[in-house]
Amino acid sequence: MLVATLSKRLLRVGQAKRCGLSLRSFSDAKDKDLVLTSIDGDTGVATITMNQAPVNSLSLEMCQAITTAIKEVESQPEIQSLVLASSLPGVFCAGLDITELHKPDEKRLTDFWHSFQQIYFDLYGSRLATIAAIAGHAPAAGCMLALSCDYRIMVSGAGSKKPSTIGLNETKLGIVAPSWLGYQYIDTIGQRQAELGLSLGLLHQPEQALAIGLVDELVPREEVLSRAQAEAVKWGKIPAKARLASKMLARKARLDHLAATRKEDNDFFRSFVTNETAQKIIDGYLQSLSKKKS
Ligand SMILES: CCCCCCCCCC/C=C/CC(=O)SCCNC(=O)CCNC(=O)[C@H](O)C(C)(C)COP(=O)(O)OP(=O)(O)OC[C@H]1O[C@@H](n2cnc3c(N)ncnc32)[C@H](O)[C@@H]1OP(=O)(O)O
Repeated sequence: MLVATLSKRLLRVGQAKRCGLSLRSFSDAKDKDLVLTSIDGDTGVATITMNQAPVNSLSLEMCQAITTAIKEVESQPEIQSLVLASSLPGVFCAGLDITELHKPDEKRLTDFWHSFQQIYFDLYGSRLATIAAIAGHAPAAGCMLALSCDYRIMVSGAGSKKPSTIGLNETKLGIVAPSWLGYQYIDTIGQRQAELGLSLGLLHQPEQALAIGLVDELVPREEVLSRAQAEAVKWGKIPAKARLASKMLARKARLDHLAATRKEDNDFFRSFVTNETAQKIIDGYLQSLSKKKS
């Protein structure tokens, strides 16, 4: 049902094949699926919708599901553009699943960080034009998903009592964003704004995010997805090789650097998270999240 609301003419597998599109999992997805993938048969735009209630937090399985979905879409040579969206009202993605960091099993923690790095490779380095449809909160690694796209459309905060926010808030929690995420921030909003944002752990309301260039457009909530899909059509019409080469001008060195230091980055993350002080911070943060509710 959910998928049917995503776009006017979504294809099932058989229909897609007749149109030369052979994506396997879209539209047949059950609501339990962590991500839903669909293709608009009229425009050829793919939409990957994160669907992990309550907040689309990035668990190991969620990271893997996102990567699988991106790879499935990329394997269709006819598809040039992709929208990344959320099925949850009010939340794009709450960032890393903090429970993955709490009293972790070392093997799973290693796999978890590897899968998070993999999203960076797959989304930031995608051959597709990627548009983020940010109709809700996007803190920390949620912001990273948006930063990894080529264009960001966010829900406007105008008239909202509790506007959505976006940014890298790690320092506020007493933890530190990985350097490759920090550089994505610097590359997008510039050194000064990134220094302020990272140091103070700022979460920006939409109008502020637009002012500093963290997002590219604000639209009313009900228009976020359709506007993102329309933007994806525009990007999909740019000659693909030239578009990808231009994207890589800005991103290749960053991607190559993480590829070369991937294991070190994972080792560092693991020793950081398993440290006693970090575990106290993570424990306290988890408690504060559930207290907020009660
Ligand atoms: C000193 C050294 C330290 C070293 C540590 C090293 C670590 C390195 C890693 C660095 C990288 C970090 C990147 C990250 O992404 S960290 C995660 C940051 N994310 C957040 O801070 C977001 C937290 N969530 C929220 O602010 C809100 O949930 C929301 C997104 C604004 C939505 O608010 P809403 O009111 O709709 O929802 P609730 O807050 O009521 O949440 C509903 C339930 O979901 C649970 N929840 C929320 N966020 C997370 C999460 N990120 N991980 C796991 N679970 C989450 C929340 O507890 C509620 O659960 P409950 O229903 O069971 O109570």
